[in-house]
Amino acid sequence: MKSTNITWHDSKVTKEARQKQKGHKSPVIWFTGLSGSGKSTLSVEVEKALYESNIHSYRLDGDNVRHGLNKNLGFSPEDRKENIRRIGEVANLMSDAGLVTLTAFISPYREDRDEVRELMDEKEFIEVYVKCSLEEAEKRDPKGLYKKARSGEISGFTGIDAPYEEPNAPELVVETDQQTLEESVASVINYLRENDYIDA
Ligand SMILES: Nc1ncnc2c1ncn2[C@@H]1O[C@H](COP(=O)(O)OS(=O)(=O)O)[C@@H](OP(=O)(O)O)[C@H]1O
Ligand SMILES: Nc1ncnc2c1ncn2[C@@H]1O[C@H](COP(=O)(O)OP(=O)(O)O)[C@@H](O)[C@H]1O
Repeated sequence: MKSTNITWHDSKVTKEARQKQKGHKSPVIWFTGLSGSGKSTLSVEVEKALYESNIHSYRLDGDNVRHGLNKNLGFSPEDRKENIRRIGEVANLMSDAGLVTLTAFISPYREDRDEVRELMDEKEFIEVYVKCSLEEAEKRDPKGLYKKARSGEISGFTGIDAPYEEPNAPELVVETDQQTLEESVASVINYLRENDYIDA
């Protein structure tokens, strides 16, 4: 921590008051999984479904955030750690502001994800493991990146020559190589309903 002589100022409007005003809770839904597992596709559809139910939500996506806030970061383990730390802080602010916040980052290291969990209020961090075999993700290869990684054009690619650490106890697992997109979306929305984050 480099900053010193700083003081926290409380707001008169609490997170609970914001949630009450909006009529729903404001968890962070943290999608994690391999490139090509379906994080972006799924989070876009969940965001749309929430919007159509008048639930205020916002999505933070790896590729998008790396165009702006995190454009000075690459894919070394240190940079990925800093990427996830910043996103965790931003997601926590959005959650505090009363938004259902969806994040779609590979977030390959368990320790980095757990640090974000620690930032949040209990029950406000929903880790969703977007589970998909490497074989299927590589077959999909939506951006042609696995091909580049296999040919050596990209190094340090998750799943090929960089690690992905599966969550030990995620709140939810969606198996996108076993389910349709519609089924995966429904399982996220049902989780939110069954656990009283949004109205049934
Ligand atoms: N070396 C390497 N490894 C993994 N991914 C790579 C790499 N280089 C570029 N890309 C592209 O960057 C997207 C992943 O960014 P993230 O911010 O989600 O990564 S991380 O959480 O910091 O690991 C990832 O997006 P998704 O495919 O949507 O996961 C890729 O498009
Ligand atoms: N159940 C599913 N959930 C999400 N995506 C799926 C599913 N089944 C197939 N797909 C396809 O898999 C690909 C996932 O790509 P993308 O969402 O960019 O992954 P990621 O963001 O994890 O890199 C898309 O082409 C999507 O249509």
